[in-house]
Amino acid sequence: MTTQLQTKPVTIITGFLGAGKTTFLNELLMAEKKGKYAIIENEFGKESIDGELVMEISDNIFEMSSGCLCCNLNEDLVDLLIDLSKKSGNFEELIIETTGIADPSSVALPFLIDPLVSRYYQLQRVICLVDARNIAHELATTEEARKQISFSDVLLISKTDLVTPEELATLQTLLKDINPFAVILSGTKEHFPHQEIMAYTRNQSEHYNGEEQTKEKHHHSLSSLTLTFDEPFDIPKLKHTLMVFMAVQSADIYRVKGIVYGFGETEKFVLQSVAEYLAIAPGKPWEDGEVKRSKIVLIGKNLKMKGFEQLLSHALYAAPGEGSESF
Ligand SMILES: Nc1nc2c(ncn2[C@@H]2O[C@H](COP(=O)(O)OP(=O)(O)OP(=O)(O)O)[C@@H](O)[C@H]2O)c(=O)[nH]1
Repeated sequence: MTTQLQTKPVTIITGFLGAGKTTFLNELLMAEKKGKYAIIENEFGKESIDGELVMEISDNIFEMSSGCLCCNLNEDLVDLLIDLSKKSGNFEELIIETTGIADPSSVALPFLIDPLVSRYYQLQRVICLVDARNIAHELATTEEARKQISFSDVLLISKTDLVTPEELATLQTLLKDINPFAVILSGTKEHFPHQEIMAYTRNQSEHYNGEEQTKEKHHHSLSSLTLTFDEPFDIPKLKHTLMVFMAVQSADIYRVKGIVYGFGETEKFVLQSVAEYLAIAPGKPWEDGEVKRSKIVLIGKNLKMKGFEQLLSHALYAAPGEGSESF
């Protein structure tokens, strides 16, 4: 008899320097039963006393210093994940807290492309802590904060005690424009909505905050394009089109996410990009009477709406004999 290997759910916590990542994590650990989570913390700039890259600071809590998980420590992260999988009976879920300047897509990548890692783990959610008081300045002056917001599934606005309700509402609109697929929640260190956050799973979610129309939004050099299509896509063709595109232009794309209506399919397809990697997987079935429509959001630099509309239109389903092009 073969035993089915259970993958461990993984949560990545990101957010700019000082946004409240550790505070959120500590609150979560206090609210949950001891031993539920294994934790990997990446502290940038903190020297490890004995030069070790990975230190187990207490049971199942690991600290990786002397670098950043999204760059030079990425291979060490994979080694640690494999080591941890051997102790998989000791914990139920894994949480990774990144540094404040990390690109979370690089931290997420091993979970999606490394066959050994994805055998043991499944990336469930990426949470971004957003500092209510400082984020406007960080967005204006850094690239990292935007990448973190663009890539995350849940945006948790922290430090709401330090802003007015009007400032909070303005920030919520700004975040919705940057990443319309993210769930936006808010709280303070005393009241973070832990349960709601930890119940969210990125591959099942169809949450969409933006407008229904094809739209283009700009925030400095970053733009977010929302494209909607009523006609069904040819799923293999869409995958191919986007994969070729990502291979060429992934440096300017922070995130692609979509709910796709595929020709002849009874399920919605969920589209996710991570760095230059792209996944399209079936999600929940279309409900009876639900309007079948695709929504694809692209977030990145120098994106041109017209170009994307044309590019994606080529992947719409065409009946045999229809829409064939001659070169
Ligand atoms: N007023 C207020 N302060 C908060 C809140 N959440 C966190 N803080 C404070 O913000 C500071 C930074 O919090 P951390 O949890 O260390 O932030 P971090 O994102 O882990 O920081 P780095 O790891 O350095 O990037 C600490 O002094 C916290 O007490 C909040 O909701 N309200």
